[in-house]
Amino acid sequence: MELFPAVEGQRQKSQEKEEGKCGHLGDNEEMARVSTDKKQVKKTGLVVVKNMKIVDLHCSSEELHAGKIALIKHGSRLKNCDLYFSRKPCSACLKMIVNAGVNRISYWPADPEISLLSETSTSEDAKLDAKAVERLKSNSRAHVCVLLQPLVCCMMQFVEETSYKCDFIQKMAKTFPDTNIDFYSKCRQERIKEYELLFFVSNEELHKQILMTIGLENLCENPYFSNLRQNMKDLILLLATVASSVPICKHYGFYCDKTEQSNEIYNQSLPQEIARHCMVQARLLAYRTEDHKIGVGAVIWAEKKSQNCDGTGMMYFVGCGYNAFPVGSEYADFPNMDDKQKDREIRKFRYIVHAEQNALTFRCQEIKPEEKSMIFVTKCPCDECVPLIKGAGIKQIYTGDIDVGRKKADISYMRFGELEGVSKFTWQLNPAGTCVLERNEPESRENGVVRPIPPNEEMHPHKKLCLGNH
Ligand SMILES: Nc1ccn([C@@H]2O[C@H](COP(=O)(O)OP(=O)(O)OP(=O)(O)O)[C@@H](O)[C@H]2O)c(=O)n1
Repeated sequence: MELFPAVEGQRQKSQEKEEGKCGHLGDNEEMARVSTDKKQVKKTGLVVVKNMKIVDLHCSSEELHAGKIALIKHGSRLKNCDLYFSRKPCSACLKMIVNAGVNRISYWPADPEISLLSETSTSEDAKLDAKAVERLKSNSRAHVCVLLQPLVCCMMQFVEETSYKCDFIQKMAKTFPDTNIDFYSKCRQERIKEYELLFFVSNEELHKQILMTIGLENLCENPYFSNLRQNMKDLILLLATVASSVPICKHYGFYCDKTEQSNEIYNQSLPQEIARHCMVQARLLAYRTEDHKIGVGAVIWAEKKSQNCDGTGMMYFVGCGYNAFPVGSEYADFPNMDDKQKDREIRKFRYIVHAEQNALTFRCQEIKPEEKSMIFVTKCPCDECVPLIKGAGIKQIYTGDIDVGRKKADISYMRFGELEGVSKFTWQLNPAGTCVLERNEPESRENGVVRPIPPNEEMHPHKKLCLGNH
């Protein structure tokens, strides 16, 4: 998966394509993409995992591939790590990460980092690189593989239901009770198109050729080939579905409430697209929950004062977590009932560790007081977590506010509203109005670096919304 939306150009291209071709690019379209893509750096995302814990998220920059960035950042600490790439890494990356002693390298079986979907003049080099990768692979201790399994039964249905019912969609439905715009479905169609363009090779022959060249000839025969493509499509659909739970809508986003503070705080806020992207990461994590009823995910990022070598711009990953019982506990070790259960002893709340608490506990970077650190959490922080977030020195919270003010016996959401000293950006209608939002999305930016333009009085804060235009 691309980790940051530096793919804006590609998305625009996908949006420009005609409606009604959802999910399936024709051959001409694919060839057009191939030729327009020829000069672009292939964006690649990378997840670094150690002892089953995510320790970093990287993506390629203009100058460096994701694998090289990981090497620069972690050096020999990559030893025994598992690496998950959104494209098969090139030989230059592979030789270094193999040399660092990584344990396993998994990759997405479409176009590799040195693109094979390019013109003949460069494809000779791409083929040579693919051969070198195979040679490195066969001579290395690391296990290099495609990790792509069929989704478990009913997973898609579950993800669809929970995405559709999630707080962000519910909040929009409450805001616009009289409209029959289905934000979720509209956004989902757009995300499917976008992700198929990014992650899929729609032309079967081209895909087969790529698989042959990158050493996956075993997967070129049916039924393996059709199974592989189906698994890829299912996963793309799943990702698009989760992403649609935080829809891209011009008039909706993560904003601070108090208008008197908004100029100052607004200047500090992330561009909406980046905030949404981080929230989708948190939404994905929520599916790992051990709570039978509700999954919550949290991701912490921070911003350095200067540019990173990473494609994430100034932002770097600090930690992530989801709600679960204490590490090492077995199924049914702890009670898991909710507050509807009369007997308080068998309620889950005293045992389950919250998403924010796990993100803070298992973070892999310190939270530095001089840097802007931010937490993205899919459910409003409860009274137990609010002081922890503040105490840890986190400067910004991005979340939903559907639970704010809820008071239950064993979990309450009263303190978030009163929290001071931490900027709160909740999922809501842009309080400043349409014009501001249009300016809030800069035309070009490099991952989190360019600031949105702050609102000012000259704009028309009460301009009527144009709901169809999102
Ligand atoms: N910021 C938060 C808020 C809650 N949780 C987790 O969310 C679950 C509790 O959710 P809540 O909706 O408050 O309680 P339920 O009883 O599950 O649901 P409800 O009362 O809404 O029916 C717990 O696992 C808790 O750890 C969390 O991880 N982080």
